[in-house]
Amino acid sequence: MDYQVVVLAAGQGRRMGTGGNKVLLDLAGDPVIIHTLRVFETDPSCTGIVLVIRKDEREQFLNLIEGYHLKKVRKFVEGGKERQESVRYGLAAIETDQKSTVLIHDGARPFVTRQGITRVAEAAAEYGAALLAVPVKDTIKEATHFSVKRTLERKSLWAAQTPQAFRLSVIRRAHQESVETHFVGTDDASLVEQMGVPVKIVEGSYRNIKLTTPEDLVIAQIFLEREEE
Ligand SMILES: Nc1ccn([C@@H]2O[C@H](COP(=O)(O)OP(=O)(O)OP(=O)(O)O)[C@@H](O)[C@H]2O)c(=O)n1
Ligand SMILES: C[C@](O)(CO)[C@H](O)COP(=O)(O)O
Repeated sequence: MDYQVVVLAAGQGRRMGTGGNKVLLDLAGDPVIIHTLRVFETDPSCTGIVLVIRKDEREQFLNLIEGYHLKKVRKFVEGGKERQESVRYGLAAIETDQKSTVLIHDGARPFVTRQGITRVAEAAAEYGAALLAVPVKDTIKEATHFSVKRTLERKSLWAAQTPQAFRLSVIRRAHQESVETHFVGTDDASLVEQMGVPVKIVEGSYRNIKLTTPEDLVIAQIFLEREEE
């Protein structure tokens, strides 16, 4: 199942607390974003990568992509203030037909696997919309002002990951409608859900973590050390 992918790398990395873009941090000798891009670069089903970056980091990313000889990074697109905007700008740069499959992936998730990518791409081709997710391990509470309002039934809860995969026409319409309705979601599947379009869950891996806070970098280092053993 061929696909194109929008890889998101235009964040500020505030929760990481290093004062810069966390996808440019070194991880076992290579920047986080290179670990992520390599998975798509080496996947024969990936026909092109749109990389969404910050304007002030364009030179840095251009040099990185050239230096690591990543040939599938076809376009560099300037991101927006929010993740959702960055996705919309990335989607606008996709030039395949409306029936094609497009994946949207956080550049801060370097441990995505080809198996997960293939499965979520196939699910999107069949159903129109799909995402990788893992069953929640903790009990989740809903609270306001630190007072518990309710405990959510854990057996029906999934932690959403990326890639999230869509028929291009579906996700483009979802983003267009979110602009018209001013709906802001924390992932792309939620925009499609807003349209009442069913979204399929594909069970992913707990290793597909999003590097968000400093602890995640420690975990990432351990993952890579174990791969070398
Ligand atoms: N305006 C934005 C915000 C986020 N992202 C990207 O979306 C992914 C997930 O976002 P997140 O983990 O929130 O990254 P940051 O926004 O950088 O982190 P923070 O919220 O801590 O600043 C990251 O790869 C990030 O680079 C993006 O392309 N454009
Ligand atoms: C898209 C996502 O990775 C799914 O879990 C997550 O919602 C991104 O959240 P962030 O705050 O933009 O990192």
